[in-house]
Amino acid sequence: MTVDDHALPPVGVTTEVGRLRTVLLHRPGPELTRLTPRNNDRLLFDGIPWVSRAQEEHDAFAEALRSRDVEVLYLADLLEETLGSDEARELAIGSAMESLHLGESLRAYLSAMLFDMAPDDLALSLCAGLRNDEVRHPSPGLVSSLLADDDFLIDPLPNLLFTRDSSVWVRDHVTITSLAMPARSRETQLTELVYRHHPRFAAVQRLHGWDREYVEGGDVLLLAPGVVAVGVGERTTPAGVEGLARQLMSGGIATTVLAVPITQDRATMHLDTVCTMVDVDTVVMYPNIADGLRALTVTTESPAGTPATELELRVTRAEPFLHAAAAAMGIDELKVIDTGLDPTTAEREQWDDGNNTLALAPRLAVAYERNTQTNRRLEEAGIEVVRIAGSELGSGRGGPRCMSCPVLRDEV
Ligand SMILES: NC(=O)NCCC[C@H](N)C(=O)O
Repeated sequence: MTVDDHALPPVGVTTEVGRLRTVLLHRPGPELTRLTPRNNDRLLFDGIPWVSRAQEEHDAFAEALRSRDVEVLYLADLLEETLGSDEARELAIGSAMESLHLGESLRAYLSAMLFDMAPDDLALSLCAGLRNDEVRHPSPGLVSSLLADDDFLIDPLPNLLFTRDSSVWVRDHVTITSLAMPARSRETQLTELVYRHHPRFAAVQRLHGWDREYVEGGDVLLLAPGVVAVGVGERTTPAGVEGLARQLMSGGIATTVLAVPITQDRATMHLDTVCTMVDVDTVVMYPNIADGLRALTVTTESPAGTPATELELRVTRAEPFLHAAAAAMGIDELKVIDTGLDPTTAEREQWDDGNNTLALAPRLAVAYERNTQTNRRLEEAGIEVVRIAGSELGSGRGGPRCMSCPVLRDEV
């Protein structure tokens, strides 16, 4: 198939706050019904969500975006369309079948079974997983006889909901991230498949990849055109930030990368759990860490176009994040909205993703309604807050920013 690049919808993101035009979401589906009290920790959920209510909350989130002229793409639709291609289907099945739990006979049987599925059913099995008792093997072999009925042959992916983490657009390139937790590592095989094989993205250049050093999208903040902050902690590793910095600079996509160490902790798993942008020069930040956050500034003198592995990187000593960020952005000051909350309230609302806002435009952001005090402070600071319900969605520990991957934003 030849693709006329000019006919493809535009893509590209240079900042966190340019008017949002197109966003990639994942409506929570049957993969959430797989969560039980026995597996929720391993699958990175802090509770067992009420699935239909989570879907209602998510539909309201999507509607809040659409009503503000944002085009909403759904990952499941893109995946299903992608799986119409035999090449994509083979790759998808091949990577899902790599699990060492399967053994040769079961792997061969399952591969054939998946290959015969219609694209929608295959997409469903890849996202919601497949249990041993859901496979009607005419003569079960050794492995399926020994596994329990409710053992997964393909693990479910309940964290697909958090599309922020599995790909990041930087200018007109898409970064395929590499997710650190075993429960999520297969997600980026699917996003890579979509970006590689879906006609909508045929002209897009990809960076990084699911099998490279760990980098998660929730750690990546586009502070200003060419200036990218990357959290380093529980998920993104030091090698991950170096790898990403090299590719961004080699491609001339960024000139400065700030590596921002964050506490290796569930509550602060990504940089965007403690800091998000709500205006071109303003962030909302978890007050308990605002003063302590530091950054190393990474630049290069090597010209763009130098192969990523050959770039000479220059790295400063760690300094306060707000200073380093303002300097890199070329502004006098990166303002922090002081939520002014007492440490206990701040801790409670941070846990419930109060700092995880999604900017729809400068000074217009989506936030969970439950964080009443943080939202009130945002409004007092002049930020218009679009409130959404998240009592069920939040059980996966992610807010509006985590649940959205901007594909197109206006420049500011
Ligand atoms: N950017 C984000 O902070 N994403 C939230 C991810 C939550 C998910 N349950 C996880 O632990 O990876």
